[in-house]
Amino acid sequence: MTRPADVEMADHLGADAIGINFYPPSPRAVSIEMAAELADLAGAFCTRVALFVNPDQDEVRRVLERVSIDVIQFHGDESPEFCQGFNKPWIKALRVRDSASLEADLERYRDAQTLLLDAYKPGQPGGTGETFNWQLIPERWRSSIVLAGGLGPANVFEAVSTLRPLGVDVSGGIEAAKGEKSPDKMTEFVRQVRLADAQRETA
Ligand SMILES: O=C(O)c1ccccc1N[C@@H]1O[C@H](COP(=O)(O)O)[C@@H](O)[C@H]1O
Repeated sequence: MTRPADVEMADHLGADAIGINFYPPSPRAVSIEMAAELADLAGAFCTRVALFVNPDQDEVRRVLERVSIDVIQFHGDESPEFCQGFNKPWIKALRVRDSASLEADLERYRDAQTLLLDAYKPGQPGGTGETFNWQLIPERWRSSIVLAGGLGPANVFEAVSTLRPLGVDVSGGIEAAKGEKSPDKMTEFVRQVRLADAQRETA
């Protein structure tokens, strides 16, 4: 999220979480002042996630001092020990290349509160807008991961119906322009997730 109106919309739609991006090269990165404003707008039941890519410790601490953050999402090559060092719940994003490296990463980061699986694209740590082969996700992990990577209103129903993940994370797929969410796409995304969930409950 980069704009107050987008946070209000996400909250209104019942999103479980909003992401605030602290990776400067991203078109979605925000200043610390804007981050504080966005975090304060999220409702009581909306988790505020701070996204970093290979930050140094001071950078993370500066953000945590000034912005109301509930969970940290590490989207780079941070070690489990580094992720553990902030006295906050953390999500580790794993970029899926193949079964062997995914299995190794799932084991390596098993102390994360949540693991998020995203597409692998060389040179781009995330926000690629690309999907990956969901069949690579081991069955036993499917219900406990957050699925990301190229999700949008057109494929999230299939993703939720097929994998039954703990959650889904979307960035580019609900944008009108880089960094600006589309209210219509957000609404349709949430509707599709709810449809898939309703189907699960009646199955
Ligand atoms: O969104 C970004 O610009 C970004 C930059 C660097 C790391 C992660 C980033 N976003 C996260 O990437 C995934 C997938 O995004 P998309 O839906 O494929 O656009 C998601 O977790 C974003 O929060």
